[in-house]
Amino acid sequence: MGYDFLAYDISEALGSTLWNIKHARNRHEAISIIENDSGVLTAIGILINTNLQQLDELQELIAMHPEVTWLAAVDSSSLQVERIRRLINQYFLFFFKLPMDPIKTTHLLEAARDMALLSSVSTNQLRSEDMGMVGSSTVMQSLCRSIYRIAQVDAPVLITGESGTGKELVARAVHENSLRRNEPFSAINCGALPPGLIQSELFGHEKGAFTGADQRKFGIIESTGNGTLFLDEIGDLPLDIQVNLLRFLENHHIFRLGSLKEIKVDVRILAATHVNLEEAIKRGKFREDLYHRLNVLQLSPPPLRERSQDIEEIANFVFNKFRAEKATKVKGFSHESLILMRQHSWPGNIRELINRVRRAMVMCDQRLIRPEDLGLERRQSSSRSQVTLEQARDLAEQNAIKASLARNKYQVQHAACELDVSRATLYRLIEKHRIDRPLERVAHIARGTPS
Ligand SMILES: Nc1ncnc2c1ncn2[C@@H]1O[C@H](COP(=O)(O)OP(=O)(O)OP(=O)(O)O)[C@@H](O)[C@H]1O
Repeated sequence: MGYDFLAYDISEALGSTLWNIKHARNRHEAISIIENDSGVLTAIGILINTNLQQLDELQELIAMHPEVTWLAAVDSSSLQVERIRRLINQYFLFFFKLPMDPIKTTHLLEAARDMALLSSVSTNQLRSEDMGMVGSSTVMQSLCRSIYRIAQVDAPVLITGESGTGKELVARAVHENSLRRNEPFSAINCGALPPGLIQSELFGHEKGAFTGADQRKFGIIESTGNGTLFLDEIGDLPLDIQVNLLRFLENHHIFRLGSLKEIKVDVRILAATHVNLEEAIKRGKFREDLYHRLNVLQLSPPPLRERSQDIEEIANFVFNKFRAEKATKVKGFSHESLILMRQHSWPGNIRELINRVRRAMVMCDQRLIRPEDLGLERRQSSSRSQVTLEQARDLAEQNAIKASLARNKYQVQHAACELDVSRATLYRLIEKHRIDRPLERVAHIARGTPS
């Protein structure tokens, strides 16, 4: 699934791999391979002693085939050439310096192939409910598109986000939309396991491997078989287990504790964390090589406060779900509750919303749920000190945008100019603050077309 262009044999560098490597000695051969072999997703352009004409030809070839993900291989002297540096910046996903390091090259090639697969997947018809998730905000739609694309490939995924934002739900959605959907989905919380047991829980053990191991045990990696394994709170994994996990991700086999027998396993790993792994690397708590191996693809469910448009939809979803489980005379939320829910900062995200709605349905003795049933207090006008600086900034931002839009007759471009922000930023802020617009504008913005 790759070929090199101009004078360098990459098969030697890659050794015995599963890559189907084709060589093109010139532009003509390169075009013929790309156009006649529909499997070409990744190509390596070799840039050594490349003359201007060859660079022009390469640039033209790349421009003609945007479906191919391009990598560059360069020697140090070529990297000094301004034109080559510009070409790499503009057209190549990344580059490696010659001579190629086989392990690094294989990782980069895998990542490039996955990127090419992702961009070839059509996601036009996707809806969040197809993913088992509620929320129709722009950020949720974009998250669902990413989930769908990422589900089509096999690389590890790192899911980051605050607690309660739905990281496990995202992992399940990746599994359910993948070819592995009929295989097991397993989840394990690395932070909840006693350190002495993690090795055996993940990799299994043989009878007699340690005191108390009176029979063989399959670890969760092995028992997940060809399915998907979700490693929650990966940042809590002890360093020695991180080494074993990295080894598994590199060569797809494991050893049960107390055995030297290699067991081949084809499980896809999804990992989640709410801690900053880059910080953990700096503190020596997380291995950098494992981080790069896991971080090939990323998904980040946003905090609820950044998609306040979804709050009412999720609250109603939760309300209807509980109502179906238990009869209640409560009919829904009061207008004031909805307003306060939108203003609340939701530090516990969707989990907090679910708990507050559940509690309110038990506590409420009226037809409609009031703010006090949800444990959300009305803000007294006298208690100004209760408004946080962030809320005050938000309000000022919202008022400035509303005023500018009104002054500019909802011409987003003009308002953006007046407010000295880009149009994309203004669209994001309009979305964030749920600023009402005339109906035709709403449709316009939802399509993301310029005003
Ligand atoms: N978009 C959504 N629509 C409906 N329910 C959701 C959505 N996202 C999350 N939830 C629900 O919110 C709760 C918390 O989600 P989840 O456990 O996936 O969060 P998390 O980010 O993994 O949390 P933690 O970091 O604490 O493990 C679950 O009950 C989940 O079903």
